Amino acid sequence: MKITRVETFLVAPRWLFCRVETDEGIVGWGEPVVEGRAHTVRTAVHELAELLVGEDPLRIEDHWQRMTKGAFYRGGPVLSSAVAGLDQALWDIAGKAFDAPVHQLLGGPVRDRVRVYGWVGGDEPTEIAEAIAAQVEAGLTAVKMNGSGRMSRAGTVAEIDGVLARLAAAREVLGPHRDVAVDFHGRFTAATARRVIPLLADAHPMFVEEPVLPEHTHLLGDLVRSSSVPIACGERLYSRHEFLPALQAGIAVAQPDLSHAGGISEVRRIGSLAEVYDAQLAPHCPLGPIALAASLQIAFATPNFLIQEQSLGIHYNVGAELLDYVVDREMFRFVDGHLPRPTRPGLGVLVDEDAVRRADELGHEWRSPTWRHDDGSFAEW
Ligand SMILES: O=C(O)[C@H](O)[C@@H](O)[C@@H](O)[C@H](O)CO
Repeated sequence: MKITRVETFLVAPRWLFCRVETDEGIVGWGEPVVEGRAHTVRTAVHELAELLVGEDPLRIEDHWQRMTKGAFYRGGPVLSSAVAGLDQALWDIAGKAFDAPVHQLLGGPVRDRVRVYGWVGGDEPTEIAEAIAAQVEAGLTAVKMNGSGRMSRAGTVAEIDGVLARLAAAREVLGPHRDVAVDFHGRFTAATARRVIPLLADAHPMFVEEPVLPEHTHLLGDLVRSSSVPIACGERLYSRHEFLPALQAGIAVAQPDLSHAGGISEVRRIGSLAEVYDAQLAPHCPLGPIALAASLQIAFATPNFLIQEQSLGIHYNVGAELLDYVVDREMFRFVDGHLPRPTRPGLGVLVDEDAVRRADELGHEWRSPTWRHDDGSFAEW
């Protein structure tokens, strides 16, 4: 079998899909994207496609090696995400060629269903009780929310009280049998994180995510030691090498994104590395259906898996939703807060190709917002 063509599709709300075609009629789909840099990643995918066209798609690891290392310079979000989407597509092709779901090729299922969480509250969370109640109504047993909106790096008493009140309100709606995770997007300093995170312990968050920025991984150890709250990070780490210091620092939850961290091939390895540090894997996925399908394949094959993020109803999905691009929506229907095991070959997702091609004609120009502090300086979003 030979790869004959690689196409990309820029689709709303902010995603990029790729389609890898072979001379035997088998087609693989992937989702190579960095949110806000989709056009840049698209260019990278087409540059990498030069390495793939004419080659046997089943030599996945060899392609991964060439794509990540072949141009001498390596790593970073753009290249790692371009590789990630192509890697997903190659695994999709392999599964279809061997008539097996990808998790079967990875050693077979280690669980029967996968627990998922949904987002509540958006960028500037205020009233979250109603949104949580709606997610519970939709059958979810766990939610994630931003701990705060825009806030000062040092955190005023009012801002910190706001975080505590929001989490307490969430816990009240969820009760003791459901979970809440709190995301901080590295909005405050490590010193503020050391003050704030121990205060969250009483509400028992499932984990606190990105309490500091990814460039401050070296400060995570102090943070881990400063409280009993499980610390999570990883959506902005792109390889097992970048996860190593975070794991050594003692994070409880590793969150590689299947569309950023080198795809199925690398996230599989990050999961194994996390196991060495007794950390659990919670793949990041505020993205589309192909990224979620790839995440599920990992979730079903990974013993130290914790929970899966998914984007249905997320505040970013304006103008299009995950289900708009799939033929079989049942694959993503929650039952008691879980998703069932996909049994179709490959990634298991049936992409609605006509819908994807139509969406690409419109494209999108999604960009991250720019926030500023009161004095006009740049603020982390
Ligand atoms: O955990 C999450 O889903 C993320 O923090 C998510 O909100 C961001 O990564 C966003 O996708 C950036 O554009």
